[in-house]
Amino acid sequence: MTSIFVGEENTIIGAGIGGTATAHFLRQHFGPEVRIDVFEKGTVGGRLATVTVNQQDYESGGSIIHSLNLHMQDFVKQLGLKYRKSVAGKTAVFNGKEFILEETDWYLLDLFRLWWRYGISFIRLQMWVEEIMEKFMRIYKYQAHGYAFSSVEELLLSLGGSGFLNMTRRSLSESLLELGVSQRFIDEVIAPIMRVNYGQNISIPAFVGAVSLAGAQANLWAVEGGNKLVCSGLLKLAKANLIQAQVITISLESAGESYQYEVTYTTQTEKASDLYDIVVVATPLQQNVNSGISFQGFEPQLPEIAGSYHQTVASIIHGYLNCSYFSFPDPKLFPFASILTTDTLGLFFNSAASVCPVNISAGFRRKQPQEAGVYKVFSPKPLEKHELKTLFKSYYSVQVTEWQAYPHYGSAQDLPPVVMHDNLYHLNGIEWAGSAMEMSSVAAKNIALLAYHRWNRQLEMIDQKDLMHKIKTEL
Ligand SMILES: Cc1cc2nc3c(=O)[nH]c(=O)nc-3n(C[C@H](O)[C@H](O)[C@H](O)COP(=O)(O)OP(=O)(O)OC[C@H]3O[C@@H](n4cnc5c(N)ncnc54)[C@H](O)[C@@H]3O)c2cc1C
Ligand SMILES: CC(C)=CCC/C(C)=C/CC/C(C)=C/CSC[C@H](N)C(=O)O
Repeated sequence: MTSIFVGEENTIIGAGIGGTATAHFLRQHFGPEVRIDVFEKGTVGGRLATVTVNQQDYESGGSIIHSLNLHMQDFVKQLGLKYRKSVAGKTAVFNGKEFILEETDWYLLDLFRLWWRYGISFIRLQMWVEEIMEKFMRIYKYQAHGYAFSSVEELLLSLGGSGFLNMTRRSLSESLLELGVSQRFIDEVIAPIMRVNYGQNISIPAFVGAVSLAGAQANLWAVEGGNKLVCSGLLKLAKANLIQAQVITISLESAGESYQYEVTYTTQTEKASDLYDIVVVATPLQQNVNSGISFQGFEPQLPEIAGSYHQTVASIIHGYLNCSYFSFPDPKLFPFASILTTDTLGLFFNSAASVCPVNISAGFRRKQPQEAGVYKVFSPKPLEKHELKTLFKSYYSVQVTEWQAYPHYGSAQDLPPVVMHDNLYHLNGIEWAGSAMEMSSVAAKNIALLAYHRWNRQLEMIDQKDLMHKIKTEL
């Protein structure tokens, strides 16, 4: 059979996990003949990146993956990469003066302490997250059956009904209080988790709150060698052309009844442009992220994308932790690998954790605080010298990455559109429901399916209702 797609040209702007996964899924759906160009102005991987300390690499951006993140799991398998399990380490919560919660070596003792301090809040929370994860997992079935959604709202509705959609509109604290979780538990456990994962507080929407809580469960992993290997691997697997250039304009070029998108870009040496049938923008378009892309020739003009991204600074520090600051004068007795913090006025860091390199050899062990180790500190602003001196007795190196990390979440925000124009799509709207590697991967698969069905006028595969039932009755 002759492919009807010969001559069709797709382009993706951004080679993070979202863009490279889109290239992979477009190739799966549109077949071997189409041309797929991926533009990247920085480095492949985007917010998946590493920094080198003492000849070892450490994740400075997206680092952990949930065991039920099936797209990420599938990429790793297809690319022949290896899993790297998190190395266990104890966590404590610091309120600026003292530790208010300390993990011990004894699981039963920890359970008892939780129950003593917070009643059954932690069981309620566990059940809530499990239920949300179970519903979220429906996406894999829908996508395996080829169904696509024209908006993030439609996708969420199909997974968890209006309950899911409402979770993007009301705050986490409100939802948890309604569930019967105590205010004390919210302040002392939930808030620290939101601070380490999204650098924000408990007024973030409940849906992203649940994603963040899933990211605090025990069953987490990463990619041996660095998570960004998935991005370079997917580009190769997709046989996509990587163009190292910054896209500056996307304009609509009409020719009679039909039209294409003209993408203009600058490389280090030249300015050039190319025409495409389908364009996927796989980078945030909010003003403070500075993609540098302008849209021209659209009538009416494309609406401005609202909102802004939240700055999180990741400092990778090689040095000696100042255990005295945490009231442990003898570092040999300091048992914690991760320090989370409560939402306390004036506290200058969100979290500090001893980190493992992306290549863990068989005999790897975490450094004890009396030895020089590598730590990751998340903070809202770059750490001042006196702040570094507070957290570390001394240090050899500090590497700072200032991320426009994830959406700055408010609770009454509309989710940005997926379809910007007939064959022009935007991937990163999904981050406003929740920002994680798997969320970008789910959005990538959805856009590949959506683009395919819209191109082929298979509208019955888009925004179908009652999919659980439909799938059960499909052969
Ligand atoms: C510090 C930090 C920690 C995180 N931790 C986790 C975690 O543990 N687990 C998890 O699941 N998620 C985590 N995340 C979130 C996760 O990293 C992101 O959700 C995900 O990587 C987003 O991928 P993306 O491809 O959608 O966007 P990006 O990775 O931002 O990719 C967009 C790409 O587009 C390129 N680009 C932009 N404009 C242009 C242009 N005009 N022309 C050409 N190229 C352009 C950019 O250079 C970039 O490479 C973390 C994020 C940060 C910042
Ligand atoms: C998408 C679903 C259902 C689950 C994803 C859960 C997950 C892995 C969430 C992580 C979210 C996130 C932005 C974490 C940032 S910090 C990560 C880590 N603590 C670090 O120190 O780097």
